[in-house]
Amino acid sequence: MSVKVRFAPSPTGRLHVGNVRTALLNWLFARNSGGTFMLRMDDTDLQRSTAEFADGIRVDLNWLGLRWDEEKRQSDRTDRYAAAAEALKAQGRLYACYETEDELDRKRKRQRARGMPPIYDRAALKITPDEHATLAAEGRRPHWRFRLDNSENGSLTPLPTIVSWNDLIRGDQTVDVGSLSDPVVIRADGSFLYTFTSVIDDAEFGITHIIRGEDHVTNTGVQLQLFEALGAVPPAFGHHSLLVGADGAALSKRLGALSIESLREDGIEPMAVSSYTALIGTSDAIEAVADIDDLAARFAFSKISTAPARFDPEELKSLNARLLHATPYDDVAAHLADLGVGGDAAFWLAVRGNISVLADAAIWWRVVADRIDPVIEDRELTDIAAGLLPAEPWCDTTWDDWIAKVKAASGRKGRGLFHPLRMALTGRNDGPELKALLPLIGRARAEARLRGQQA
Ligand SMILES: Nc1ncnc2c1ncn2[C@@H]1O[C@H](COP(=O)(O)OP(=O)(O)OP(=O)(O)O)[C@@H](O)[C@H]1O
Repeated sequence: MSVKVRFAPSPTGRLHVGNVRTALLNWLFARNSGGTFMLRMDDTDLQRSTAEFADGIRVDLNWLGLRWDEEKRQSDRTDRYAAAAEALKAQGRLYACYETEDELDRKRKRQRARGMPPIYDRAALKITPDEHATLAAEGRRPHWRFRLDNSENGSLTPLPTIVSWNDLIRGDQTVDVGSLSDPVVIRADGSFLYTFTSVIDDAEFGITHIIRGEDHVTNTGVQLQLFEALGAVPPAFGHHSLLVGADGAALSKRLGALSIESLREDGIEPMAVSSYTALIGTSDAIEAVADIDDLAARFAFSKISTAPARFDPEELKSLNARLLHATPYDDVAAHLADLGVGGDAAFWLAVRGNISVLADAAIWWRVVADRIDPVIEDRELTDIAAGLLPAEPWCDTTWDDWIAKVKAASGRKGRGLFHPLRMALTGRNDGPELKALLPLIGRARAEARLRGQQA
């Protein structure tokens, strides 16, 4: 059976690094096993879902190079959910309830006061057909709960009932569905809830592996019972730990966590985001990987840790810099042109080790190709250096020959030699090797700068 996975975000905000970790683990696993990757927009929450956020999710996944083989939208599938609901109603697994939020709140408070767990008491199962008819005649609209299989011989009292599965990441897992309320799966306004729609989709789309955050572990206990009630074979499950922020709280769209959009605007490269989110929280070291297939080749469930992984923006920035330092010219040529950088491969090789984001290359392009204000710290030295500049064309030995002559003529050495030359030639305290910059600056401009002229 070939692998089919899905990434199922709710289009209620922009993707953050935590969401991307989930998307990527699914994508890498599919890639690694020759499987299919589905994008599923979980847009049943009509109040919070928007087409703009769905577009934003597609833009972010595309930017990361995570193409999907199929896309589905839950809002297109209400007929399927309604049909599944009818089948479960016929089996007595969905039942109508009429309590208001306030009533449910009061019930829970009473249970807590008596030292009991706040589990729904299934009072609605005691409503007689006549009472149902009266409620319907009054125009009361029910919400519907899924009756968990956790009691014996028709009794309404839940008993400890262990649902278990062998998690691809966490190993043997158990959820006691005897300690849970029967979940509401259809709201009074007729809209369907995630626990329910997700199972119907996973069953009908033939999802073979569900890889998602551990925020869904308890859901899995309930969902395994839903698969069974629907007569579907459940997929395998793998729950990874959540990415947490500096405060230790899980990143979430609701909390406006660091978005992929903002990282892109800050100049972080897609492969830096992918390397970071694929390798964080695994037994592999976090390193800059340039090719996504290389990340796919490294994927293994056994490497994914169960401990929460802390997102560190500084580590991502440093990974981004390391990625750029090793990037060949051909991979950035088009982007450099977009940034107005006219430099060729020699320029790129000269500056790439000194940039943190690609846009920094434009700073060095201005230094070699535009006017700057030179800073003269040691006029005697820079005048000597200007006078000794050899005629062009320059070759590989020009720099060493020139420096040897300047050193001998000026008596300067070390920092006393190089720092004033750097300040005059670039106007900056530090930067790429002067040896590589000088030929890019060219003789005329170098001489003018060494003489303190704006050039
Ligand atoms: N902090 C996180 N770390 C890793 N995965 C996460 C994190 N938060 C959510 N996910 C995963 O992202 C997927 C999409 O989830 P969802 O769209 O509900 O995101 P969310 O950030 O939790 O949003 P919301 O705050 O709107 O609930 C799920 O599989 C979920 O497990």
